[in-house]
Amino acid sequence: MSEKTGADLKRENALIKSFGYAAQGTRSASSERNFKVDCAAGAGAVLLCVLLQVPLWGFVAVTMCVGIQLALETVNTAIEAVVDLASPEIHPLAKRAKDCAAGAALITACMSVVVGLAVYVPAALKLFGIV
Ligand SMILES: Nc1ncnc2c1ncn2[C@@H]1O[C@H](COP(=O)(O)OP(=O)(O)OP(=O)(O)O)[C@@H](O)[C@H]1O
Repeated sequence: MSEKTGADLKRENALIKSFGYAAQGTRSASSERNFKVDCAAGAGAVLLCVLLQVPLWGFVAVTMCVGIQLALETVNTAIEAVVDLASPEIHPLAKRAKDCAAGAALITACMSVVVGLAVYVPAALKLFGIV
């Protein structure tokens, strides 16, 4: 087996550090109110999957919606920070950027509601013997 060179170790350290920075970013975004609300809603959605005994595809769909929502809230937080840095004063473009970032999170939240209905309603009907 070949020995690792200094350059290899440096690359590995940089990779490990980049994971650390990403974890710091997630921790920072998680202090936002919307992120906390999404976490609570996501935990409730996954619990409902268990209670309603949804099929595996439903569990995967719900988990993906939760992940996409949390990822978008994190991007939204990043955009807000950049806008505040670039334009601390009121500006129509700053408003546009922040509103669009929030709009993106709203779109995925609406998508999550549709996916939730498609997953939970058939599972509930089946569980309660209605169909
Ligand atoms: N520099 C600015 N110029 C113009 N409008 C702004 C500016 N900053 C914020 N706004 C407006 O105020 C709204 C709220 O901005 P804010 O920075 O409080 O974010 P937020 O949506 O409350 O997010 P959060 O609650 O996650 O902090 C924005 O969506 C935008 O419409």
